[in-house]
Amino acid sequence: MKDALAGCWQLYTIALRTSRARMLLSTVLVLLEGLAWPVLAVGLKGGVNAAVAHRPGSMLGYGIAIAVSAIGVLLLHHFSYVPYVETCDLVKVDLNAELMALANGSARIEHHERAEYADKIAVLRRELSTFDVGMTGLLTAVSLLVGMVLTSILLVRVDPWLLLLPVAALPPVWSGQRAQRVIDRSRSAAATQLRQAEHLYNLATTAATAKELRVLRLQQEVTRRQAQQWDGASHVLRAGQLRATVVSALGQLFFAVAYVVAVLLVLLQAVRGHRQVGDVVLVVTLAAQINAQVTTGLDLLQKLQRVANALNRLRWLRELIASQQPPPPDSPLPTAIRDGIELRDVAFTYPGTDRPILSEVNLHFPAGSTVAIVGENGAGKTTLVKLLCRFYDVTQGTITIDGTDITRFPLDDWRARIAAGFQDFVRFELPAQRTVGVGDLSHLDDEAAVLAALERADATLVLDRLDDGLATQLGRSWTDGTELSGGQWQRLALGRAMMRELPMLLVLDEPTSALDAEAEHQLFEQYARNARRVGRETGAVTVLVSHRFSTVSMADQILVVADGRIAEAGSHDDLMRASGLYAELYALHASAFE
Ligand SMILES: Nc1ncnc2c1ncn2[C@@H]1O[C@H](COP(=O)(O)OP(=O)(O)OP(=O)(O)O)[C@@H](O)[C@H]1O
Repeated sequence: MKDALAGCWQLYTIALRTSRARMLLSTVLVLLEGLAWPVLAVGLKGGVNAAVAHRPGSMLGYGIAIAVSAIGVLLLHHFSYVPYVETCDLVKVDLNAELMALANGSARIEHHERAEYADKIAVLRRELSTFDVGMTGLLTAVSLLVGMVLTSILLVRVDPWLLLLPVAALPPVWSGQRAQRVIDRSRSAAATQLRQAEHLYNLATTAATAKELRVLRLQQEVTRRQAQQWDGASHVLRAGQLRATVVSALGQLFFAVAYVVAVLLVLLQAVRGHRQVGDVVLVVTLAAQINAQVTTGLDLLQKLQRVANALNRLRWLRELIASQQPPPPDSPLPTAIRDGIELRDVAFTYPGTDRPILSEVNLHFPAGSTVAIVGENGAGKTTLVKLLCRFYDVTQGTITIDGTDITRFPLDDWRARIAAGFQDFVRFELPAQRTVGVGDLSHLDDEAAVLAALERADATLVLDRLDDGLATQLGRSWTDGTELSGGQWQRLALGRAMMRELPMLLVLDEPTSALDAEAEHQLFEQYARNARRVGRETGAVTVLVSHRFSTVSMADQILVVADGRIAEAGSHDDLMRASGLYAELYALHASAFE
């Protein structure tokens, strides 16, 4: 109840902030709506008594009151609806914008990689899309409250015992709340399965997955599993709904008994001549109204509880994002790296897990050098890159630039000096100019800058295939959009990574997996030249993650990561002479291509 009321108030203030005039107009109209029903009941009582006493003059006055209040009962709801529907839309836009801002509000990516967050976001996205239900509930609550107060006053005036009637409405309220908690628990319990069902549904209905699904003949399996997850989730939701219905029906049964007793009481008094006929009409009308009020109230509480839960989730998200804010920086980022980047006794465990992914990492990347990282799948290569980009901070040890801990630099400044190409790059379906240009927003529409970046990424060839050059809309889903091959998309993504001309850290995390070995080799030679040029100006360190040893061997320093540790580090020649793991892997790789 406290939650529902707090949520109610929070929602009202959000709505007022969003559109004060519309919200105030709606509030006035629903207050009048709340008055209309009790006034109608009083009018009916007066009218019936006047009719029984043959007082035509009074009857006319009561008739007018009955007509006006009946019109109010029927129409005010609709009139109040118009401004608050508009407000609902505005509030929804605002809350969705906040959700998007929060999802991107942290410079870290931890929240994107946590199941708890993913579940909460999935529920929130659904709930926010039905937020107008809560807004409707909010205004109905105002009208209901006014109606209930007036109804209680009128009942007390007939017989104080009748005040027990609204009191009898409390058990249904309590049971309604319990029912909502049951539903909410089942919603949380089904969230993971629903998300999986949604994921499988997307797999089965999007173009990107069509080829692989067909070749692997997975269509039926995906459909079967989607149905299985969906059934599982629906079963949990249905069971919750059933339990909730039983709980709330028990409460309503209690009220139904009280209603019958109240009507019988007044009827008995009227039969004995202690009450007028009008009193019976008044009580029957008001009792029916209480019944409607209780039913609406129950429904309302569930809606408001739902709003409160959604707002609680939003608050949880706000707090999570706030907790991820990096410590305030206290040192400006140098304009260039002079000595190098050093990792000292670095260890890292992903938040929410207890298995260390990296331990005892001690490395020095000299300014201007190129570093290649190799190792088996899951060895920890990408994790090392994530730490260098500060998507996460180390659990132990330090990463320093020229001796200063990177956590002391403003995170945004550090990110602005990183040029990165990732394996799971984004296919921005925009005109080609912008697909590349978003790599540096200040040069989004700068054609010369985009062409230079494509040149650095050895990606100008892609433009030859585009009918309108940089103006070509990319992506099949757009009218006249041109679809690219995986390698072409990847080359444009590399061009995007090259938009920043003077990075201090150039990260290439398997960004060339869609290119053939020779193309990757050429590309890396080009990078190495570019890196040396940039390195002379900014001391930039280039970090390359690759499984291709022909590419890796060109790096100044090669790191072999195994079981979360640096098993070997050195130049190609050093490592070959050492005849260790690298030499073994290199020989294996070479023989595979003979
Ligand atoms: N967000 C995460 N939360 C928990 N564990 C994670 C997370 N991301 C990665 N891991 C785990 O960390 C380990 C190292 O993953 P990482 O992506 O660094 O490997 P990798 O060497 O880059 O592998 P690959 O060559 O396959 O890309 C893996 O065991 C992986 O399961």
